[in-house]
Amino acid sequence: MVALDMSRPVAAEAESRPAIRIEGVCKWFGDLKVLDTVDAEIADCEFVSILGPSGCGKSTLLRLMAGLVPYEEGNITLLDTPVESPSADVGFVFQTSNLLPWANVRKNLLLAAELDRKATQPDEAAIAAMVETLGLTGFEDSYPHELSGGMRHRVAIGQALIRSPRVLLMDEPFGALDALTRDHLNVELLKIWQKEKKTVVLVTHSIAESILLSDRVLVMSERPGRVIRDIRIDLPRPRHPSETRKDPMFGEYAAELGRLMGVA
Ligand SMILES: Nc1ncnc2c1ncn2[C@@H]1O[C@H](COP(=O)(O)OP(=O)(O)OP(=O)(O)O)[C@@H](O)[C@H]1O
Repeated sequence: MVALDMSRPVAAEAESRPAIRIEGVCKWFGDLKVLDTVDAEIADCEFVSILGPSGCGKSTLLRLMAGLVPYEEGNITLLDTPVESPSADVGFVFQTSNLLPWANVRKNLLLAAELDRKATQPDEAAIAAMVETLGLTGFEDSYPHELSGGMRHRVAIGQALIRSPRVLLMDEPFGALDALTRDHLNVELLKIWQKEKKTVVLVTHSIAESILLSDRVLVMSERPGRVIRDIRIDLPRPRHPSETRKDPMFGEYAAELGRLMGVA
């Protein structure tokens, strides 16, 4: 039996300056209270997943961090600046990839960059480098309907990364994919994270995915959502699905998270 340090308090002090600080955030949609006094800190370059029951407010919390949705109470700061509107420092990856069907991979990446008028626009070399990072070399001229589901998701991640955001917020980006493709994209995502040194916050329903990818997993309660546990994942890196799942600690984390989620 491996002894896990599960006693970490919520919003424990991060090792370095937090990239994102969430303090006492409450959110209502009309009369529906969705978030209740959410506290969390996410350090620079940390990979944090958010797990919680369906409808507990995970996506809402992510949208709040991105400045896409206003909140009524509390404070969210991103790189020490209060979040009031969308910022060029944040890239957002949605549940479904919204690629432009009439544009090839290169053009989809370019157009995503152009949405941010303040940023330096990428040249051909920068686009080629991003295509390589995404593992899509040879598919620059392909249109979305010519790509697999996993490839489309990779382009969507590239659209978020091309503007060089400091923080990448991902809302269940791989939920609709089969298990093998998901494993593959998890590995690609870890490579990108290690290469690009971003802060990543991932909303997921998958306990295994959260353990495989994260430095920490924040577990939310039923709606109105609060962060009820903050679990540090002390598995060695680099991680790979088939190897990391064999680690006895992986099973320990999965059991603890399953218990918290009411599925074990
Ligand atoms: N724009 C909105 N207007 C009104 N209610 C909303 C809006 N967005 C979300 N909600 C409600 O807020 C609650 C939380 O939704 P949210 O999508 O954040 O949950 P979630 O934890 O991400 O859910 P799931 O895991 O099922 O994706 C739900 O009850 C949802 O109906």
